[in-house]
Formats: sequence, structure tokens, C-alpha cells
Amino acid sequence: MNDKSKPAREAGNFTRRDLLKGAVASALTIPAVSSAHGQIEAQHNPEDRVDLSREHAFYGTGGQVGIETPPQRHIMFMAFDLTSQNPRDLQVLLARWSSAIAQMMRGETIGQIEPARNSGVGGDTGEAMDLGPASLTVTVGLGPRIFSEAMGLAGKKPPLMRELIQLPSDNFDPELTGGDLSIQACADDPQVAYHAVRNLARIAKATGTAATRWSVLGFGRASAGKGQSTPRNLFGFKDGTRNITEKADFKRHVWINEGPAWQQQGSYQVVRKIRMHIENWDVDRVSDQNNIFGRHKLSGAPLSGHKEFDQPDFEVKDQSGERVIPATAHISLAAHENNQGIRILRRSYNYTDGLNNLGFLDAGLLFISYQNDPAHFETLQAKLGAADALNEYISHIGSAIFFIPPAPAEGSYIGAELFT
Ligand SMILES: C=CC1=C(C)c2cc3[nH]c(cc4nc(cc5[nH]c(cc1n2)c(C)c5CCC(=O)O)C(CCC(=O)O)=C4C)c(C)c3C=C
Ligand SMILES: [Fe+2]
Repeated sequence: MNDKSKPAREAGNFTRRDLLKGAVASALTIPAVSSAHGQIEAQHNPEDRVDLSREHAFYGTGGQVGIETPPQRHIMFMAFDLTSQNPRDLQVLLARWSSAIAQMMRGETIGQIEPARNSGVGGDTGEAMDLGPASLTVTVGLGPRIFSEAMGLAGKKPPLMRELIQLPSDNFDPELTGGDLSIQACADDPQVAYHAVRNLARIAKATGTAATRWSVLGFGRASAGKGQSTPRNLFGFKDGTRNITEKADFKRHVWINEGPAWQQQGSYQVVRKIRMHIENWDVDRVSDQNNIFGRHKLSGAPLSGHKEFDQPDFEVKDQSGERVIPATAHISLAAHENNQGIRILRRSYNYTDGLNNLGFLDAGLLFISYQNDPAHFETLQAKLGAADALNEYISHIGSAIFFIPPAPAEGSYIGAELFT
């Protein structure tokens, strides 16, 4: 991981950034509560603190940032289409994106905001000025069509890279699918994430290499990373309790461990835009909601246990011989114990698009997973799509897959080895 935390400023010398930091940190002091359905632990883990002066390093030797990095509060995801079939244009774009990303992750501007010349156009759009690095990470992905004969890059295709198979749940809006390049910008300030994507889109357009395809702005991380309390999704349930957090598990399930050296420490990114039918959910009995996930809403404890991190027991039955965690519960179908040990990293965010044309809340989950084999996502989603009790309340409306090359070494750029 490429994390590095900048030390906070000396006492007595406060900047706007320090004040922001203090305000957010004190707002995060949430008392412990307890309930009949399991104990709720205090939400006070080290990685829950927002420190807008914190920065992550873009260059490194392992995987790209934004994967193992504990999820920040906000995301802007964007997929792009190539508008040039010339591999040199792609090479230049990846090099220009890489140096711009490194600067923005340090909280710097990528050009003049107000050029001296009267006729000058700004090199940076300016809206992130003075907001700090805000833990910005930008993760760049390459879509299946990058590795085509037309691009002259078919020989560089990572062995498992391909389009996702069709799955039972697919109900896509064609405008929310696919893409040749992906940008996942995450930050603790939404304007910092937005600024990063906006300026990278500007570079893509200015070089005539790529055009915007689809995008999602998300909030309220719906996955926990190491050292973070488990957040809640828009159905009000803790999401990410049994996510991957340990280095050994990243190595085993997330990072690619085979193939040419430059593919190792890469990963496959699956993105699904999943609409959640909020109004229907909100009139459902909570006991039914608990059975749908297989967990208690308040505590996050499995229905077979008492505390959030109790291991679910999928075999235990109640007095009438029924499984305590129903076989159609989301966790019964997705758990690694019931899927030949398959595990994926979930790094999802809630999203809202306001209201739909019927006046219903248009919102859901921007589901993002990382795994070292796209088939791992497909195996889980094939089961979920066929039998998950949650399906009554969700629709998969968008989908894409990208190969995530490893982090570039200092002085290099993302995907440089594609062009050697
Ligand atoms: C194919 C992968 C998955 C999709 C798509 C998915 C959608 C989805 N999930 C929730 C909410 C929860 N998911 C939870 C657990 C969980 N989900 C998946 C996979 C997908 N989810 C896995 C692998 C797991 C872990 C299962 C386990 O090992 O027990 C939970 C429970 C808490 C947790 O462990 O995270 C919730 C809640 C929603 C709302 C959703 C689509 C909108
Ligand atoms: Fe899930």
C-alpha cells in the first residue's frame, strides 16, 4: 500500500484546514449504545477520523492506491471511451494523467488557475484550491477493448481480461455500461474528488484521446477498510462487516500473482450501478429485512449470533427446524464458506440521482469490487442473481470491468509496460 500520512501542524498555529479537521473529528465522537439484538460498539476507530491534510502517495511498488486504502467518504467514478485508435495517443494520455494525478493527490493544482496572459485558458479549473489533499486517491483502469488488435495491444492482454458474462440479474441501461478507461477518484471532500475527475476528463478531451461515457457521484462509503467502523448502506444495514482487510487476504484474493512482472499486483475492477427501490424497502417489516440480509439491522450481528463480528452459522436451526439464517439470505449466498472459499474486496459507495420521473427516490449502491479473477465476481453474482431475497428490492442497471495495472514507479506512469 502506498499510504503516507503527513503529520498535523504544530499546536497554536491553526490553518483553515486544521479547523476543518477539528470540526469533523469532534462530530465523529459517537457514543456506544446497546440493544436487545446485540451490542453496538463505539464508532471510534482510528481510520474513521477525517483529516483533510492527509495525503496518499501515487507512485509505489505494489498495487495502485484506492484499493487497499481505507475507503474515503466520497467517490466520483467515470468511464471513458477512446476516441483515437492510435496506441501512442493512449500512451501520452496515461502519462499525462499520471503526472496530473500525482500532483492532485498532493493537494497541488495542475496548472495556472488565472494565467497572466489575457487570452490564457486556465490549466487547472481551480475549485479544489485550498481544500487540501483530503486523502484523494485516483485509480485508473483499462477496459477490455484496450487490448484489441485494432489498438495493436492484443498481445498485452492480461490472461483473465474479458467482458463479464451475462448474469441473471442484468437489467442494464446501455448508457451505464462498459468503457475503455475508468477513473475512480475517492476523497474525504467531494469537491476534491470531483475536481480530479473533471480535470482528467479535460486532459482526455484536449488530447483528443478519450471522451466521457458514464459517471456516478457517490457518498457515505458503504464498505469498511482496515481500522474503520462499518458504515451503513441506504437500506440502513451495516455493509462491509466481512470485507477483506488483512494483507494476506489482499495477496490471496485481490492482487494478481501471476503473469508478466508488470501485471503482478494488478487487479480486476468490477463496477455495478445497483438501483435500490427505497420506498418499497421502507414499508417492509424489519424482521423481513433482517431475513433478507441474514443480519440484524441495528447491530449488524448475524441472525445466528449476538455481535457484529460473530461468525455466521449457516447450519443452525430454530425450534421449528427452519434455518436461522435463511438459505436465500444475501450472506448465505455470498459467504466464502458457501462458495469454495471465494472472496472479493468490496469498495462500494451509496449514490443518489435525485428523483425518477415518477417522483420516487432514485438511489442505490455503486458497487465496486476488486478480485484477481473476474470469474470470482461472476460466481457470486450468478448465485445472488438467481436466488437472493434482496432481488425484490434492487436492479442492476450499470456494469463494467477494467484491468487495474499496478502502481507506477516514481518517474514512470500507469500502464507504461504496455508500450514497450
Ligand atoms: C456479487 C457480489 C455482491 C453484490 C453485487 C452485492 C450487492 C449488495 N450487497 C448489499 C449489502 C450487503 N452485502 C453484505 C455482504 C456481502 N455481499 C457480498 C457480495 C455482493 N453484494 C459479499 C461477498 C458479502 C459478504 C458475505 C459474508 O461473507 O458474510 C452485507 C452484510 C454485511 C457484510 O458482511 O458486508 C450487506 C448489508 C447491497 C445493499 C447490495 C446491492 C444493492
Ligand atoms: Fe452484498
